[in-house]
Amino acid sequence: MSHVEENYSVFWLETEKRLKETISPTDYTVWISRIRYEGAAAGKLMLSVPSQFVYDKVDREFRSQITDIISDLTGEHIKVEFVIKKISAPSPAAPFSGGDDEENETKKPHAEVSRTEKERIIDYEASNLNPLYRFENFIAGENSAFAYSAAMAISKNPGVTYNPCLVYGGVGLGKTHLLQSIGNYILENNPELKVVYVTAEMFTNEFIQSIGDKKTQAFKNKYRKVGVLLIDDIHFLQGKDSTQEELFHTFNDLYDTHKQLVFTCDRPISELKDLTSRLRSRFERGLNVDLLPPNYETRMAILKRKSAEKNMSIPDDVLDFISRNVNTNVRDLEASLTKLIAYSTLLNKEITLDIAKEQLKAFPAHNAASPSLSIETIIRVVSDYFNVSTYDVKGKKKTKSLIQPRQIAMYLARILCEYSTSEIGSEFGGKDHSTVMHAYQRVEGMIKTDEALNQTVQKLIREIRDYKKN
Ligand SMILES: Nc1ncnc2c1ncn2[C@@H]1O[C@H](COP(=O)(O)OP(=O)(O)OP(=O)(O)O)[C@@H](O)[C@H]1O
Repeated sequence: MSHVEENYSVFWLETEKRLKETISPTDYTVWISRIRYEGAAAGKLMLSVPSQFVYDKVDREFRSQITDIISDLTGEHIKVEFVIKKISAPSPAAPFSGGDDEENETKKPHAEVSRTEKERIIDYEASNLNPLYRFENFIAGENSAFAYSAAMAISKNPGVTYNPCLVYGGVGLGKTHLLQSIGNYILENNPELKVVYVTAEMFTNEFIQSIGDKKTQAFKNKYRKVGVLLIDDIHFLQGKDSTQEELFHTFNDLYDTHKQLVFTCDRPISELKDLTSRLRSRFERGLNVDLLPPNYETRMAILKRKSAEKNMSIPDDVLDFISRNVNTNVRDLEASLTKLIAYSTLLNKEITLDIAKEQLKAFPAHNAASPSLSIETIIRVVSDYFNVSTYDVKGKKKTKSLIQPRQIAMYLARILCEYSTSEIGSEFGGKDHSTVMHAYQRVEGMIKTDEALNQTVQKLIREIRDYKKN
């Protein structure tokens, strides 16, 4: 690559980042993340998209934004050119590192299957899948082990094991990544199955369009004839009665014929509003699994892997700093890393702890992590929820009605704030390290077996995060 090309690839990285900050996460995932940097010549940036379908959308809606950003960054007027490049599936022999040994074993035989490169060209256009979302690059920690295993089981036996399946969790925790990994796995291992991925928003828009065009039958045929239907962000359907009605019938048709259905949602179904009870009961019928925020160890593992994927060697103290301070979600972790890498590449500087502290100072997720989320907030939200006083939650009374809220509050302080157990103890009326540890272990153990308690804890996490925003 020439010097100019190297600079443009960095500018493209920065352009992606700015787009990510201005457009919706769905638009970013579905359209922008599928664009690849191809090269550059003076005044010209060459990008590729995987299909005509993506080309049309990107050309229509994002070209001028991309041109403006890249021109702004380079200080010259840059012409942006797109080429359509069908993506071939990555080699099935690609190393697996999702943290599941059994999967390592089961993937090996695929490496021996002799399929030509041409045969492995998969029509991603029809499926709407982004081939980059794969089990191989999903890091499964304690927070996502259950969802990951369920997704893997579904992929190996679509329509058989867990049908339907709903994956729910807060923003940026990997719902889309996991959902699309299922699709990509099935596409590559069961090419005879027609896989379709859509966001609930795309499904709704397409349905509305089909009414306007008097093509509802074609719409029904399209969705009722798939082998695997993956619908992302079903919370979008709240209040959209006709789309819910249509999905209800699609669901029944597919379910009755043992076609796999997987959905994602940003909260448990029980917390959705304006959803017809019959659709609600369909979603709740199968397996519902949650994705939780990653803990410190998983955040470190994710950062290590993501920096290795970007061929960057980042000192452990910097990764530790990010992991401790960005505890919101994986998207924010990635964004922190991208910012540091862009800074270091553009200015040709080593990434040090001081640089990380300086650069991430103004980063919203960084600020949201510890200083603005106080233990006091957690105690207040938990007290309100259980209808007890904050004084009693912090206090020493051993009544049954107070022990559980107190232990839950300590548990939440530990997972959400990154304070040491001694610091947490002192906020709870001077309790010691071992009391906090005991509370943490107790709640952690109980939520694994008591689903109702688990739901309560998840609800409290959402309320605490929302409390911060207000
Ligand atoms: N466990 C993980 N391992 C590796 N990457 C992850 C993991 N979880 C999330 N990511 C990455 O974080 C980013 C955000 O993930 P994703 O879009 O799947 O989140 P989401 O839960 O669907 O968010 P939203 O609710 O906002 O749509 C993506 O780039 C994804 O690849």
